Amino acid sequence: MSTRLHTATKQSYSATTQLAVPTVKWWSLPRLLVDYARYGDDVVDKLFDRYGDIFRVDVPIGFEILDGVRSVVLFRDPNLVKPLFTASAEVVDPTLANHVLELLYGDRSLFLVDGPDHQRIRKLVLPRLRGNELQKWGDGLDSSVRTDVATWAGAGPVHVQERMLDVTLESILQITLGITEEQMPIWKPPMHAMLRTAMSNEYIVRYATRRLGGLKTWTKLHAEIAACESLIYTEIARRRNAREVEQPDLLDLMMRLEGPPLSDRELRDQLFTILLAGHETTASTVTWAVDYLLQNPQQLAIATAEARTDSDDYSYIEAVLHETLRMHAPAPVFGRVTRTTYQLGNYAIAPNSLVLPFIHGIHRDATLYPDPNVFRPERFVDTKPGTFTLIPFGGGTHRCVGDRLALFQAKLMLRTILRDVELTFHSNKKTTTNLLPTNNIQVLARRAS
Ligand code: HEM
Repeated sequence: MSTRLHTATKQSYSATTQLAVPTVKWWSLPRLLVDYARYGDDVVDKLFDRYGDIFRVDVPIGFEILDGVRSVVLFRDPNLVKPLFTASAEVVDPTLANHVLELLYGDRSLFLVDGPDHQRIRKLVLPRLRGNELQKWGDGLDSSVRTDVATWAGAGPVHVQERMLDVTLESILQITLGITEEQMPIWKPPMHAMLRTAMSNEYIVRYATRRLGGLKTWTKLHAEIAACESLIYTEIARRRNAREVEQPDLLDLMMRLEGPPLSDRELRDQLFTILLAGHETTASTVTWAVDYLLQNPQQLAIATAEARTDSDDYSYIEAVLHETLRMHAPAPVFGRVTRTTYQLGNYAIAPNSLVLPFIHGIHRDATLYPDPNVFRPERFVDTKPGTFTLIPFGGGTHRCVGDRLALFQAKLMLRTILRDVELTFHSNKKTTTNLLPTNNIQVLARRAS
C-alpha cells in the first residue's frame, strides 16, 4: 500500500480571532430531539447548513448531560479534530464526557482515569493488542467464526449482527480472561443480557432522570451487572490463588503489573471496559460491511474474489472496512470537556462546554471524500486513512486501544463469511434509534460453490 494519506485542506486560523460560536436556542431542543430520534443525523446536518460548521446548544438548568456542563458544542470542520484531540488535559478534559457510562465501566476504567494511572495501564495492554501479538488470537477467532458461519446455509434468515456479536464476545472473552469453549455457556448469556439492557433506549431515559433516581432504581441492569461482576471476581480470586500459572490473557498481564498492584475493583473496571467496548463495535462493523457489500454487487465481487484466494493479502477487504467505518462509525458520539476558555480554530469555547466532533459530518466532508454518500472502498485502496480525518477510533491520549485488534478481527470475520457462503438480503430493515445504532439486516445464505 502506498503512503498517501487523507489529510484535511488547511484553513487559516488566527490565535487572536475569537469568534462567538453560533447558538441554537434551547427552546428548539425538545423538537430537535424528537426529530433526531425519527430522522437521525440528517437533522444535525441541517443545523450545520443553517449555522455553519460549528454551533452550540445551551442546555437549561436541570437538564445537563454532565454535571456542571451547560453548553454542548458540535463541529464538523475536519481541521478542528487534531487541535481538540491533542489539546492538553489542563485545558480540555478527555475523560469527563465518559462519566455517562460510569455505571457500567466503573470509575477506575481507562475511559475515566487520566494521567499516570491511565498511562500505566495503556502502556501495559497496548503491545498485546497490536502487531504480531494479534496472531495469537487468530486461531480461536477463526474457529468461532467458521463454526458459526457453517450453520448459516439453508438455516433460514440469519440476523447478522446477533451472530457477529456472539463471535466477537467469544473472542474478547478469550483475549481478556482466557475463557475456553467449554466455559463460554457460563459467561456469554449474562454478558449478552447486560449489554442488551445497557444499549437500550431506556439507558437514555434513566440517565436523563438520574437526579431523580433513574439509574439507582434500575434493578434489572443492576442485577445483570452483579451477575457479570460475580463471574469476574470469582475468576480474579481463582487467579490470586494460582499465581504461578502464567496465562496469555489480559487479566494475567494486569495482575503482573509492576509497581503498586491493581485492586480487585480496578481489575473489574478494566475488564468490564475491554469486554464491553471491545465486542459490540467490531460486530457492528462487520454487519455494516456485509450490508454495504450486498448493496454494491461490484465491490462484493472484488471482495469475494480476494477472500477466496490463498494469498494473505486482504487489502481490498481492509479498504471495505475503512470505508464502512467512514460511512458508519459504530461509536458515533464521544467528546471532550473544556476546563478553561479554549480556542478551537477561530472560536472561543467557554469553560465547561462539552465539545463533540460530529463524526458523521467529518466522515462525509466532500473535500476529503468526493461523493461522500457513495460507498467506495477504492478510496482506501492506495490511500491510508488519516489519523485525524477518519476518526471512528477517536484520537489523542484516549484513542481506542483496540483499534488494530478490531480491524484484525473484522478482516478475519468478513473474509470467512465471503469465502464460505453466498448471501442475499432476506430483509434489510435497519433501526438507528438505539443508544448504539443496531443494524437489523437479515440474510439468506447458501454454501459457496
Ligand atoms: C470497530 C471497533 C471499535 C471502535 C469503532 C471503537 C471506538 C472507540 C472510541 C471512539 C473510543 C474513544 C476514543 C476517544 O475518546 O478518543 C474507544 C476507546 C476505547 N476502546 Fe475502542 N473501539 C473499537 C474496538 C475496540 C476493541 C476491540 C477494544 C478491545 C481491546 C476496545 C477497547 C477500548 C478501550 C479500552 C478504550 C478506552 C481507551 C482510553 O480511554 O484510553 N475498542 N474506542
